[in-house]
Amino acid sequence: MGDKNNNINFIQPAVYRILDANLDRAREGLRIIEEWCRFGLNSGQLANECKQMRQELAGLHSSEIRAARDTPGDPGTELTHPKEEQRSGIEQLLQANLCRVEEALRVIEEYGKLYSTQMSADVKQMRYRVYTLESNLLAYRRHQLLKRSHLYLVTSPSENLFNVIEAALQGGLTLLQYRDKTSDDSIRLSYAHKLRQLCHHYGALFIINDRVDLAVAVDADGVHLGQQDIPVAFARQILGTQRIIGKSTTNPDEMQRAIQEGADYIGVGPVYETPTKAGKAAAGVEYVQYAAKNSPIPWFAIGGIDMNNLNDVLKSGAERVAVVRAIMEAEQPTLITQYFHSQLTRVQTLRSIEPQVVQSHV
Ligand SMILES: Cc1ncc(COP(=O)(O)OP(=O)(O)O)c(N)n1
Ligand SMILES: Cc1ncsc1CCOP(=O)(O)O
Ligand SMILES: [Mg+2]
Repeated sequence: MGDKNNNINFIQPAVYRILDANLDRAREGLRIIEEWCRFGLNSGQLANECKQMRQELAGLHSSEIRAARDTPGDPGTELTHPKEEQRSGIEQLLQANLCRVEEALRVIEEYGKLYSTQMSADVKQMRYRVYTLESNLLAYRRHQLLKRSHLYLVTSPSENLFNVIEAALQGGLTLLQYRDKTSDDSIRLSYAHKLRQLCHHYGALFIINDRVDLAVAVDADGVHLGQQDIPVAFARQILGTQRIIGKSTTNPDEMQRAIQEGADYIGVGPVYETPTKAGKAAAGVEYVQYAAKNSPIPWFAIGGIDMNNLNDVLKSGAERVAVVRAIMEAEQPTLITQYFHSQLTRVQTLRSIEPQVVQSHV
């Protein structure tokens, strides 16, 4: 029973109805999120956290609160917003349900003060747990998507920047790095902002080259750092564990250091000399072979890779590649992206069947 004396005839039934509706709303929203954690992300830990909160809410949903339910007399059952009917993707669906849960908990917290101060305090704590769940969910999704990404497009300045990138995204690209060494920051900021939106619309990750500040400013999924950029540990302090940090490496020592520093992935190259990074010596396919044997984290062969030499890079043990010109300068970026994907999928399939004969069969 509630511990507050209110106008029993009028206020109490209304408060009970509000608590009833919002307890249901929060539990339903959590259930929707839980299903994705369980079946979409295969994360028992995240699914359990949702389940735990649902059960705690069920414990608060007392019979006197339930008894106040009056669905036929609720004018709100007919009210929907057109946006509730559309979800452009899983991202939006999860976001909408997280908001729904957070709002419902806030309502319970406030109206709960008129019913039970303990209930209100418990639900307040739960609201913070949902915020944590939200960031863990996002981080988990980012890292899963990184692991699933085998083609990485690094941009170069282009009059057709957005069209080319959209075409690549339509070809199935899931990882993009915005690399622009010459523009003013105002341009970089505005392009980065648009590119993040475009990538997220297609469910792809968006990484920024060199600049941790820009990554924070546009809420990018991460940053790519070179040997001359700030150390991974500093970037981590700013970006936290939720965001992805990549590091360029050209030799085994740099690779080991990047791994120790806590990079989420590494660039391995330049495999071949390339005008995109003029003057930088090639590390060669030997370094790709070394990475194939020694890198415990995702790594992308980069530098001079195109459709003609892709097979050699794959034969050297690569399963992930990063390219600039091969797609940025392609006449048909969608087709080239699809071609890269088909080859990368082919080697993954072969290696999953017979890992030990990897290099001779590609
Ligand atoms: C995936 C990937 N690998 C390597 C690089 C090169 O980074 P860096 O050495 O910092 O050189 P710039 O790209 O900044 O010129 C990269 N960008 N991406
Ligand atoms: C950014 C970078 N880092 C190492 S090689 C490289 C450029 C790769 O460009 P391309 O794919 O056009 O050779
Ligand atoms: Mg750099």
